[in-house]
Amino acid sequence: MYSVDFVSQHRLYDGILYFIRHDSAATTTPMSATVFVPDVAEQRSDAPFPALYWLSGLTCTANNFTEKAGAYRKASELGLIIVAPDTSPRGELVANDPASDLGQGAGFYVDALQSPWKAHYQMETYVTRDLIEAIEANFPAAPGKRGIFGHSMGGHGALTLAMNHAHLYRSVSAFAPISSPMHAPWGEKSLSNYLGHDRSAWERYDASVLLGKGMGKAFDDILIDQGLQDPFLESQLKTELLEQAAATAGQKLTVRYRDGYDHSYYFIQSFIDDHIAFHAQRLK
Ligand SMILES: N[C@@H](CCC(=O)N[C@@H](CSC=O)C(=O)NCC(=O)O)C(=O)O
Repeated sequence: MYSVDFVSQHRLYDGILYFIRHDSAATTTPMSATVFVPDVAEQRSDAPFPALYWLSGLTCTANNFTEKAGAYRKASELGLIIVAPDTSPRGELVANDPASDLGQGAGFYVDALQSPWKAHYQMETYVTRDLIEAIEANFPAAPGKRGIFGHSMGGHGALTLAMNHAHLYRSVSAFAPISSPMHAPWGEKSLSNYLGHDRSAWERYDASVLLGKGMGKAFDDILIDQGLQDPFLESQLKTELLEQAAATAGQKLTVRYRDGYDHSYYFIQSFIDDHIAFHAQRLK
């Protein structure tokens, strides 16, 4: 059973925000995360509550979402636990790169196949196995009532992990996701380093490929918010590729383009309540 170290805790919005660290067999490093638990879930530990997993973007730790997204008032109101893990393994012995789109802070939620990355960069297995085990062993989180969402690199992670592990998650949404890492400079750089140059190995980490193959069918709808003044929209995110793939597969995908909004957490905090409500409806 996974134990967690409780680093600190803070009371907010009729709940507790825990900063935790726990060992991961996948990354073979300690991993950090935050967990918000509304009082209603603590009080009803006989009836475990839904948990929503947030995956952050490039350069982030768990703290960006925790401090900037403004998610916890709504989570408390709707009785949802929210878990925000780090974006990569970290440490002096963990491979790194000076660029912001590779290495520590840029794990891309894949299981790396290539050295030097494969020793610790096993983020798919970390998020879908070790993190879930640690949370469900130590918090009143219900197995079978999990949702996943994320931003940018984390939006790509949420979509691909949900579709590749549809038995684990009941709901999925994303803010400004990288729609097709195979057609984005960020994705091409990270996937070639983590997985190698055989692009066929990249397909299982490409949300548009998975959606086009009908792998989103477990989800009645997938919600995407995308800012129209996002500087990465045309070069990296390419939301239209997700829309084309969904149309091909007959998958319901709700994409909301937001005029004037950029790629930042100001955009995320503007629509986070909608995403939490979208998940709560499907997890209750
Ligand atoms: N400087 C980087 C991009 C940095 C950036 O915008 N990071 C985003 C996620 S981008 C996609 O994954 C982010 O969430 N930053 C943290 C924050 O608190 O705003 C570059 O230009 O490559």
